[in-house]
Amino acid sequence: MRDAVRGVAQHFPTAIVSGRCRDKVFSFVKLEELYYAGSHGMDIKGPTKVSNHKLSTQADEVLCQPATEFLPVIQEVHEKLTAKMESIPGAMVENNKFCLSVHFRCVEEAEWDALGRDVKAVLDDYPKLCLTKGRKVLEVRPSIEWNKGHALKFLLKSLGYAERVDVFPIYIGDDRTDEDAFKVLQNMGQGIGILVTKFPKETSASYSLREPAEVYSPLYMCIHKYTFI
Ligand SMILES: O=P(O)(O)OC[C@H]1O[C@H](O[C@H]2O[C@H](CO)[C@@H](O)[C@H](O)[C@H]2O)[C@H](O)[C@@H](O)[C@@H]1O
Repeated sequence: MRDAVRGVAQHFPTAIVSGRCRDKVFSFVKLEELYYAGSHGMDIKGPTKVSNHKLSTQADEVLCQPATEFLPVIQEVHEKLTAKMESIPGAMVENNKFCLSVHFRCVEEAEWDALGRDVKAVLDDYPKLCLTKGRKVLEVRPSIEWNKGHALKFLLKSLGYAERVDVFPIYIGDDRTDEDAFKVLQNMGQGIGILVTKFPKETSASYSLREPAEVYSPLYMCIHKYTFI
């Protein structure tokens, strides 16, 4: 998959948008020529390697961090949640820098309600944070108007593509939070969203694929169409 993404990035500006923290995503992907939007798009940085599509920024310059003021409070809540979750076997708190994930995939189902109540009890003292639910995970985020859709819009604008009708953005994702980005493309009436899902789901994406391995096809189509036109 890395080679395919590298191939796409040689021809088109390419970004990874994730709920995880940016550093962790980079440690998985290890491609310096990409844009990375971690923390559900609240931490965006451009390529660190010379690429055809790099914006004219200083090396290592962060492009967008709309939730910087929340860093101390997220840190504080991370400590409180980590302490609270110690009594629940299998619970895990992941620090995603501008947001936190409380994973309960490995927690006994009988404990899920209690875990939810404990997380909510901690958040009662932090009205500027909100709680969302993902796949066996509760996510704590700053209550700001910013999600993966905003990150996508930010990237398109920064690249000078916002008003262009000859640009065709493609966004691929498998998470509920990717719907915000699919909606952006749907509202723009431009480009396509591709949802990766084993089961039929309501979605704002235009297409779906059943599993991550199928993502190779659209990526190679991008590379080869570009090469052979
Ligand atoms: O935005 P994404 O890159 O799609 O990330 C969404 C969440 O991914 C991770 O959680 C997912 O994988 C876990 C196993 O590694 C699994 O237990 C969980 O159910 C999945 O949602 C990540 O740990 C979360 O922080 C991300 O929000």
